[in-house]
Amino acid sequence: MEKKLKLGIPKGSLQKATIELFRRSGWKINVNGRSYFPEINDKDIDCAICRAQEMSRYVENETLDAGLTGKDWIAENSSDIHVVADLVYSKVSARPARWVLAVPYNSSIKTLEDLNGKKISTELLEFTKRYFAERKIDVNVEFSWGATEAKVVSGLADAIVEVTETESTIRAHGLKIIHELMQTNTQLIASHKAWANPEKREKIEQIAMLLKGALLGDKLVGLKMNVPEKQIKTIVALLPSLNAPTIAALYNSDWVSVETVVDTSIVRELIPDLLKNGAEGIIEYPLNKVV
Ligand SMILES: Nc1ncnc2c1ncn2[C@@H]1O[C@H](COP(=O)(O)OP(=O)(O)OP(=O)(O)O)[C@@H](O)[C@H]1O
Ligand SMILES: O=P(O)(O)OC[C@H]1O[C@H](OP(=O)(O)OP(=O)(O)O)[C@H](O)[C@@H]1O
Ligand SMILES: [Mg+2]
Repeated sequence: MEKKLKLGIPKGSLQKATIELFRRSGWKINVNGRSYFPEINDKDIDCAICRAQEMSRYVENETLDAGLTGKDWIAENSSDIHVVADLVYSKVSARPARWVLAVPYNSSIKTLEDLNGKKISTELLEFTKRYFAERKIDVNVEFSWGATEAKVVSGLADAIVEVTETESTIRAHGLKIIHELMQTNTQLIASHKAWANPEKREKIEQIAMLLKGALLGDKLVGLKMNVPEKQIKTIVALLPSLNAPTIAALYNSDWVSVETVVDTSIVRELIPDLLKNGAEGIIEYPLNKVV
């Protein structure tokens, strides 16, 4: 490539999961010491670590060509960027996170309308202001630098708008969720200029394809088994019909080998059913990528 792709890696909650996803996709990102410019084993990419909150602004103003950040912060900044791919992973899971409105368990606030004249504390200031203004609810939205759950416990605010993934922080503070404002997930974004540059776009598309492949590889497993020929119809009917399974003859035998890819979540129900219906020698194996 004539010019390297300037790629932003999010600092904070998404950093570890992002570097791990790149590793599984075939790129090693080496964060050494306090440097915000980690090494990457790709001569066409220059990496920079940048706060998730600020990423979309740096991509919009072309300081970075592309970057990974949450949909939430792109909305907060109202950034004019190109969304290349939704990559659904959070800090500890492969699920989206949610921005929710939470109040103390015994609060009299039950609906959004009950917030008229009340005070909300949040890090997602502009989005929250817009959200309530659109619904014509008159609230006082105050910026929080973090540890937001504590503010409603200590009476500094009547409610909070906060991000949650596992709900453990909300629960730990004796709060309850009364409304969900938005679901958010990580996105790969690019500046319009980088996206219009064929070389850069090709590199960004390569990154998107492999990151998506690695995420999908996490959700799926390979299954292989031997099946008596007379049972093959029953066994195939049990397999989810995402992809047609591969059926291969076994040498000198009236058994066949069946191979397929299935969702990890159904395996524990599926394997006993396959055994009951005559399958033998079932092996399950992980998949690095599914492209
Ligand atoms: N469990 C989670 N907790 C917080 N943010 C999460 C979580 N999972 C995913 N995210 C996403 O990570 C981004 C927030 O990361 P960011 O670095 O801006 O803040 P942070 O991790 O809260 O930083 P800090 O540790 O300084 O509070 C958002 O896009 C958010 O949606
Ligand atoms: O639903 P959970 O899985 O508990 O995760 C959500 C919590 O994690 C984040 O806090 P962070 O560690 O960023 O601290 P902060 O409040 O100081 O930003 C977020 O602000 C919530 O407090
Ligand atoms: Mg935080």
